[in-house]
Amino acid sequence: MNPLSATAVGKRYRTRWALRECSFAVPEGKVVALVGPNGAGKSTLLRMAAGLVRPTTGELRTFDTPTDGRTHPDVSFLAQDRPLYRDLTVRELTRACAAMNDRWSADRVREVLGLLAGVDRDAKVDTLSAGARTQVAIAMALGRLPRLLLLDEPLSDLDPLARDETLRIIMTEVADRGTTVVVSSHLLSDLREVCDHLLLVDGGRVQVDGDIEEVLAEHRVLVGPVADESAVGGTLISATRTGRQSTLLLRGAGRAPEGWAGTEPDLESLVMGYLRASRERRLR
Ligand SMILES: Nc1ncnc2c1ncn2[C@@H]1O[C@H](COP(=O)(O)OP(=O)(O)OP(=O)(O)O)[C@@H](O)[C@H]1O
Repeated sequence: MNPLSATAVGKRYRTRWALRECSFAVPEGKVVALVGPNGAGKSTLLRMAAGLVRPTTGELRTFDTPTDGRTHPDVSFLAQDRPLYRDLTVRELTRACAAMNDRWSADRVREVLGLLAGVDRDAKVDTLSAGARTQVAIAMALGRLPRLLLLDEPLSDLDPLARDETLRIIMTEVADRGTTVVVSSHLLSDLREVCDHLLLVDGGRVQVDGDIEEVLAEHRVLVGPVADESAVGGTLISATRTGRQSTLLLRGAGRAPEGWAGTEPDLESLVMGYLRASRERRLR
């Protein structure tokens, strides 16, 4: 059973489609990097998965149940605006969350908060730094003992140390409990450390969906002479040409032809290649 799957999902706000014809299935126990440029539809997708927004077309299922405007009991969602009761102390907030959730593990919250250096449990949420608030929100999300954790930009307001701390907590959660995680972020180098599956959305559509190692192995970056691209095989995703040199991102290219140097892309150059191609299509 897939923790999250989408069949031809679309979401329209007034006259504008935020997402169209999105189909994918998130494998169980994986950490999924949800990436795409600003306005690609990442938050919309996560909010739909959390049951906060209904699809306009198609169907989104969590643990084989249509989301249908309700949060599945096995799903925890950390929204981009980190909604928390700001007048409460962290300790009081923990008690309030315990009272609001049928399934709750105070031990798990204590354990996670104990791993976070910057969080004083007697401080009011309002007085915490944005980064510490994010970490508290993650601890609360884990208190529900989710089987699917949806994180919208969890790393954006964290300093490098806090990012590292938070990524470790996510990795431990996956290793200890087998939780499936979908995490949206623009910080591709951080994502590479923890994610094993890539979901790339752009222009409201899913552009890439697959195991990161397999996706990277399917692609090649070829660098060679602008004058002779005819010998290059595979599907061209994007190209940058400077003077006499071409840098091509290709899918299924095979061996580099004579005069060309071929390497496997890293996650950052792969995502950049797809986003560049998509932007050029839109500008045409
Ligand atoms: N409540 C809303 N009403 C109208 N339009 C919306 C609403 N929420 C999102 N949109 C539009 O839907 C599109 C997708 O937005 P969304 O926030 O899902 O993108 P995103 O990929 O999360 O962007 P970012 O990386 O900037 O957070 C954008 O064009 C946005 O303006």
